[in-house]
Amino acid sequence: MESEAIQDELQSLELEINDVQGQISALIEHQDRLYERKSELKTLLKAVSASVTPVAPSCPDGSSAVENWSEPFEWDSRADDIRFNIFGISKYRANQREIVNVIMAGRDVLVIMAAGGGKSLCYQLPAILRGGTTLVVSPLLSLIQDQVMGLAALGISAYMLTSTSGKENEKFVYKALEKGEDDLKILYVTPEKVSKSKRFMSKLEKCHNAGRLSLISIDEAHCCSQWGHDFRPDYKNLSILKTQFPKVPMVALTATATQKVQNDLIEMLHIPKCVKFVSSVNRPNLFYSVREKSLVGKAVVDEIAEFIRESYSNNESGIVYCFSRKECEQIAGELRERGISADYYHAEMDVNMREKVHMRWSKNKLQVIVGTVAFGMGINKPDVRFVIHHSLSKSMETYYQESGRAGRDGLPSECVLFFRSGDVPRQSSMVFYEYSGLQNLYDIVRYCQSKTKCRGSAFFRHFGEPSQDCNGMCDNCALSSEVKEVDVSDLAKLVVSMVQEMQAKDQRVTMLQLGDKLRTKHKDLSAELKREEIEHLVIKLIVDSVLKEEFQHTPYSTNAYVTTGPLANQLLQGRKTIKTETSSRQINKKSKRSSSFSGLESKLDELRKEISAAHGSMLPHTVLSTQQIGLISSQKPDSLQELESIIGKLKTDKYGDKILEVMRHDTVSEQLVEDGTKEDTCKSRSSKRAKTQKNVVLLESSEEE
Ligand SMILES: Nc1ncnc2c1ncn2[C@@H]1O[C@H](COP(=O)(O)OP(=O)(O)OP(=O)(O)O)[C@@H](O)[C@H]1O
Ligand SMILES: [Mg+2]
Repeated sequence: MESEAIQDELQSLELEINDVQGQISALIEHQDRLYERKSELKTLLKAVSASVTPVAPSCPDGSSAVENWSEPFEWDSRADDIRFNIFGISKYRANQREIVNVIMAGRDVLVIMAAGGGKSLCYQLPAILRGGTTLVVSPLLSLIQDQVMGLAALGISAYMLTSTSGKENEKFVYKALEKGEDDLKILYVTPEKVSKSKRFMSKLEKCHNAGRLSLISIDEAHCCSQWGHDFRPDYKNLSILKTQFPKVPMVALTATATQKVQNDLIEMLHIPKCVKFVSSVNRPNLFYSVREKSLVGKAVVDEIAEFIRESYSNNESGIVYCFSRKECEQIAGELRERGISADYYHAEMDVNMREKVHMRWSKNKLQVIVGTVAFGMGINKPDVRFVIHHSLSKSMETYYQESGRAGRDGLPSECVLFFRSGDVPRQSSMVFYEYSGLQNLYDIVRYCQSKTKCRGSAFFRHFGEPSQDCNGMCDNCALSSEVKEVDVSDLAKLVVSMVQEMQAKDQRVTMLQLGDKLRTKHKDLSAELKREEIEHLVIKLIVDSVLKEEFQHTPYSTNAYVTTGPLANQLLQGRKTIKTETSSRQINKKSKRSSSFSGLESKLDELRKEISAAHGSMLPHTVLSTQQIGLISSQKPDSLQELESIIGKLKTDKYGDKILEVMRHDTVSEQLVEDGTKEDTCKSRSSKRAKTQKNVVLLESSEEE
């Protein structure tokens, strides 16, 4: 054999080996994903069969008992009284009553409940019911402040020990813990207090020894696990609480926890025998949609401003999430130029400034916060009506959390994501070094690119839950449109060949350059294909492993380049087809998915703002929740007694007179309007009559003539 022929064969073998290796790694990746899904499904199956067959745990005397936490308990009527007359909550939501019962029975509990599901009530109610002091560990100062303020407004003796609480406060709390003389129902601390302050732990021990430590609650418990998204090293040391106080019931609560995080939590907190309550991740009041994001920045802001003006003209609160600090500032400014009351929030701002913006928004004096992901865990506002993502999140999990800040009060709210393929490389160059970072990003890209799959089912799948119908609460299910699948394999081959050619010449290419080169080389295409269509295809090829992203650091940034992926040859050899979806969907810009205030509701909203302003630190929703406003205005109570049956005793005692005054005023003005209308109608009738008579007269006179 001649050397040239040998070289040729060698080269083609080399290529074939590369191809096979590519396929092997793609298959291995696929296999990993299948294994992961298999383990999720197995866990799911266990959970499903466990919920069908009641667990029979061992009792201390060795007998076994079926746990039914929904049955009547001796504390039921006292619990109902506190729920309604102190918290003003007319009925329990799913799992709340059962969780209260488990805690009252002295057992440990792990609660996984979606954002806004009502986790706080699950430990605050037993805290009052059990007597003694409840310790709550919470990760953020702002969360703690909100909770303490809210409880104080309900007349519950709640305190906090944090780096900012003053000496006097600390003295009071320590004395209350040690001597039990003063009333201290709920004490909030940050995890640092538990892990770093020996003084605090010794006082807590005294409280416990005197039999006054009644419950320990770990809020945002996912922070304990390094697999949880907000991992906090100090949370790791919380295991000391169960070791020191083994008989005190512990409740750990979080909004989202995968199976891995759940197991980790149980182990880290030393609560192996805990009763677990896992609620669905479903948020039935949230409407999810994805909109195509224009290449022109101003057009995107126009669309956002129009959306807010059209659907939320009553100053309803919202959040716009942006990718970068600079973008936040710019978009907040541009929204203001368009008449929207907006301000920005990001990590590089001065703490006081940030706090001020947050406070204005919490008090409904600012409609929209334009924030980076730094505007996160501390948000406790229940009446956020819309969350808009100006760029995509880095994973389904973060998107679920960020968008989930909408509608925590259970009322209809909207989550809109503006997607364009050009945003993907910006995110990928930030997440590529994280564990499964790219895989997680590509999952949310698939979510955005799909024009047919239910958005809700994407969340169920991600969190390993059986699928449920979203009841028309996403664009793909609700908005009728004609979606066509188009085979774009030929165009994809052109793209991949071009990448291959450049690679052969040792040239790197970004997605943007690739689009430009393709349009220059194939002039015939450039007339037909827009830049965003090519970008859409390139991203699809990346997500499908036909192309691949590679990263290179410069002193100022990390650049994402496009190279061939493991399935490139399959496509080039015609063993793989690529299809994209096109849709003729028209966004119904005027569609309104959340209710807005009626006349009376607006007046009650004004009233709660006035009371909140007069009390300084109290937030409007603590005075009256939006739900309570809705109930009052639909049931129109006209006595304190009737009002009490709607919002409970405490709020009626505090604000009842003012509420009834607003109601009376409203009835009077309604009456006036009605009378006015009647009068108008009469007037117009009589003037019509006069006109008619005039005509008649004229006619008559003409007849007479
Ligand atoms: N049973 C109920 N009926 C009506 N409203 C309720 C009920 N339980 C709680 N809420 C209200 O729902 C809102 C959210 O409750 P909460 O703050 O406890 O949610 P969460 O589960 O802790 O959410 P997150 O994960 O975001 O912290 C609050 O305004 C609360 O008053
Ligand atoms: Mg909470």
